[in-house]
Amino acid sequence: MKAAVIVFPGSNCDRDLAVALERITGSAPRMVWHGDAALPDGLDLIAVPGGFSYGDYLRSGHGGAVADHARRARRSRTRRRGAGVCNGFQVLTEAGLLPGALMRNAGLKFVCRDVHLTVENADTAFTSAYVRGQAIRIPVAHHDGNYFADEATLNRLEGDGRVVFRYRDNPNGSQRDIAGIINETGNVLGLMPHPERLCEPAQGGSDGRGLFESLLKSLH
Ligand SMILES: NC(=O)CC[C@H](N)C(=O)O
Repeated sequence: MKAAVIVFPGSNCDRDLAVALERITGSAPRMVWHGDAALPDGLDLIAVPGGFSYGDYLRSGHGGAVADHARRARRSRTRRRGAGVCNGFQVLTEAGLLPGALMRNAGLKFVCRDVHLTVENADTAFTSAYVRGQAIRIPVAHHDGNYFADEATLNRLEGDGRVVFRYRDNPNGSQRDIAGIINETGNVLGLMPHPERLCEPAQGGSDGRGLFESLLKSLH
């Protein structure tokens, strides 16, 4: 798999994402500084890591969303896949690649702990290694993870099977317990929890592996 991880000033999960991608898919991703002239050709995946792009000033993810590569990815009409984790999800919503917004956590506190999720749709490029209804444990670490969208958007997401992961123990007040969604064409995923942080026993669990295994499967 040919993947690129886009790095912004303030990204702090870029290396974790790269290590997970390399160990699970067998190929090291290209680390692409957001301002570099061009994205490599023939990418299968553009991954947007967690962190505090541009210090989370203005709104979380906004700085990353207006940076060069997000704009270029938005214009691109290729079938390549995009995945944003945590701040990456915030960047994708701010860039208009995914609907809704990530607001301040309902408890107004940074939440850093493992949460339990249900895999709501296992028929996507990002989840086929899981089973529908499967319970998985994945860590969260954010202060702006409270997913918000208007009722019509939420109903559309639910109706189209685009709510891919749902919290069993909602840590942030997200509407309808939404933890992860895909876009209309199913090639862009955003999720708040960090699957790259729980991919092997040394990290305390491996429930995050399925996401990377699914991506690899989706390319064959
Ligand atoms: N771990 C992260 O990506 C943090 C996300 C984001 N900057 C927040 O705190 O909401």
